[in-house]
Amino acid sequence: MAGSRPDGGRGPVSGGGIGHPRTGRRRGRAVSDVPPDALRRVRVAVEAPQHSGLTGPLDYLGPQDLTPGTLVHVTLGRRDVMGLVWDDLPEGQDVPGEDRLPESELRPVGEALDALPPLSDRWRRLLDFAANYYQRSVGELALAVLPPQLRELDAKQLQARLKKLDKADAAAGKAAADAASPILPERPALSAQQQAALDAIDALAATEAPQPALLWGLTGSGKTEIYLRAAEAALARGQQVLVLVPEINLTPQLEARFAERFVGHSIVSLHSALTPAQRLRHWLAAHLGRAQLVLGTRLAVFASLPRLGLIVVDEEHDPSYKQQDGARYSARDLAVYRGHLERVPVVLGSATPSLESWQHALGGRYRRIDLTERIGGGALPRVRLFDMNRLERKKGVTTALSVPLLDALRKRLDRGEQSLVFLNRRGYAPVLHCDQCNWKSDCPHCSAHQVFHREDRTLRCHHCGVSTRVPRACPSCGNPDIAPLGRGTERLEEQLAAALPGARVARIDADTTRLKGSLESQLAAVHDGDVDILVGTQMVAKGHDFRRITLVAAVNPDGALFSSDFRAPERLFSLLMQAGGRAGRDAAQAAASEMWIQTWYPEHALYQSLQKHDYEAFAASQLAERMSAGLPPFAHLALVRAEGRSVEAARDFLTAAQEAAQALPLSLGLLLYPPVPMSIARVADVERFQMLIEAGSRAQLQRFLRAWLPDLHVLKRRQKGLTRWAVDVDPLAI
Ligand SMILES: Nc1ncnc2c1ncn2[C@@H]1O[C@H](COP(=O)(O)OP(=O)(O)OP(=O)(O)O)[C@@H](O)[C@H]1O
Ligand SMILES: [Zn+2]
Repeated sequence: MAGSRPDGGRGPVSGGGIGHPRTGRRRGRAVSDVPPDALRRVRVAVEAPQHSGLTGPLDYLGPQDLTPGTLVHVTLGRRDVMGLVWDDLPEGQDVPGEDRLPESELRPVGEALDALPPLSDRWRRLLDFAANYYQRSVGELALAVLPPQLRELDAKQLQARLKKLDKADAAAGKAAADAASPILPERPALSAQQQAALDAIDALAATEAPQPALLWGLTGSGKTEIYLRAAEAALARGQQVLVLVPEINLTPQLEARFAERFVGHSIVSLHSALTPAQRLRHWLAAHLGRAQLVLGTRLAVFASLPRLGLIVVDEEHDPSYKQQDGARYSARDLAVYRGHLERVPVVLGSATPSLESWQHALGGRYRRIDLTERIGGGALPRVRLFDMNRLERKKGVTTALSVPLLDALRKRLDRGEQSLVFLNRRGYAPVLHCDQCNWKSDCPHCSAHQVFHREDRTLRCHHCGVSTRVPRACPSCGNPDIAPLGRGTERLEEQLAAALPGARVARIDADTTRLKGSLESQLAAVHDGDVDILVGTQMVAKGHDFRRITLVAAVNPDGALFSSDFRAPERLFSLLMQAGGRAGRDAAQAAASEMWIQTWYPEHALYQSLQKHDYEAFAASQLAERMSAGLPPFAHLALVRAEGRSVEAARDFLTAAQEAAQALPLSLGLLLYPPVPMSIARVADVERFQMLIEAGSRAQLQRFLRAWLPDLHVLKRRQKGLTRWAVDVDPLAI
């Protein structure tokens, strides 16, 4: 791994000039206690942000017996930072392009937190891979994925934490309960298909180097039951299980299902909504091998699990698995790599797999396991494509609530069944408009409209967050009749309540669930039957096991059909399949359940495949398009994004970057697209540009990026007004 210095030079690398060795300011083992001849050169991965241009671990002096994977305090420049002892370079090998400082000039490491067992060799290989692949410094990534509290502790505080944890565990009598491993007997008998799926996973687990499995199962086909059984088998082997879910709000219910099944086992969750103290506690439980099951969002893919035996990635196609800032890693892809490293099975579950995974399954790299029947034999909802062209055209906005849809909703009301009305846009209306002077509620800081929120009478920008009061009259011409254009969930809720008096209408979206615990209580109301019609965004379309919904209506899904983002159709298809999957989950009602799609393009191939629940046909047509357009999974992409205080700063940086790229022999055979503004070009007064790079192979792209990135660090310093730049390998949206 090449590294250049924080100041961009290519000279010797160390944590800085010679400083005074730390004296026993902290009470752990300090280097000053060690006789000088017992010291040796150690490499330490330190927390340095990518813009410092630092990619590899730095050299320090440390005790002979300092094991890789140990946390140590070190000095970087003038700061005291946490570092992680990394592996020595193989004998005789140097960091490419670097002369290493002589030992006499190295700084000693500070206190080691050696009460903590070192992070394993395999964990470090995962981090090496991830840092390399996503073009970040290994220190930045390794420290960023540890619990924030851990980075702040000194050795003494850590020891206190560990002792507290021991006590708590002893008090809970966990050790004893674990030994007994009482798995509740009341598991449902598996269907024949589920049994076959489980057998296939068991067979993979028994191989030397298990192939990743793609569990392709309809909504409601009992995928979660497979995860539970496969986890049970791993626990019986004495191993730990890692289960990834795409969104925090899906963790409570999954946790509940695991807790119910694995009574007496130790289950922890890892996600960003935990308090720092909880996060440290859960992380330690995993790292110390005490937690048997770890459930979490994307960051949990980096959990330290000494006895890892199985990785499950639920809804593997979900975009939330991709981190959208800092190191832009894909937790799904890293899970697959981790499975390969640790030689454990990885189960990727989805009703609508990502086209990348699907293509791997077609090509035989992944083992495909199918669940083609819903539990209880229920049918999938009948998909009705309602042609909006049939409606009489009236002046103004067409209503989302067509008469036939209202009839369908009324029918459910009369039968005491529930409906879900799905609209992926929150707020009352996406824009306010004056039809006299054509004023629109544009955000002053972004190239986007401010959304009208009626409840608190604000105009809010969903990009920069700025919020202003709704003006009484048009700010530009004084016309008092400014009107909302289009609709969001808030307006839909209001219109539904007006059109269906007596119906209990509820709404769930990011606005109604801001308070902690509110999502849970709102979902409980739906489960308890206190709601007749649920209005919601994608938040309610995913994962939930609603039992009484028989109608799911998507009132305005067309937007994504003509998006410039090549993944938009894939996302729309899976969202609609998942939303539809919320209906008829109770086999007794399945026959009467329906998915209602209001569209101006009923003949569109996407809707035609959806109507037949034909993911395979949809995937085949998309893959054919991707192949002919040279897009993933048939090509490999990286994006360089630049943000500047002016259009010129962002654009000129990328133009210079492109010239530097063209000068590199490694760019031969790559496609370097010219810089273009991002689809929302300005956010919070920052101008954003991007440049796309396309390669035929991953290896080729990786080699090129490694050679090119040092140039970008140099250009960044030359470009006035450039605030940030970042590279995104395998970007989700372009
Ligand atoms: N073998 C079985 N016998 C009886 N009920 C089962 C069985 N397997 C699963 N179930 C139940 O069927 C319902 C649907 O299963 P599950 O939630 O696992 O499906 P899924 O494929 O994960 O669904 P989705 O992808 O839509 O979230 C659940 O209520 C679950 O408890
Ligand atoms: Zn804004």
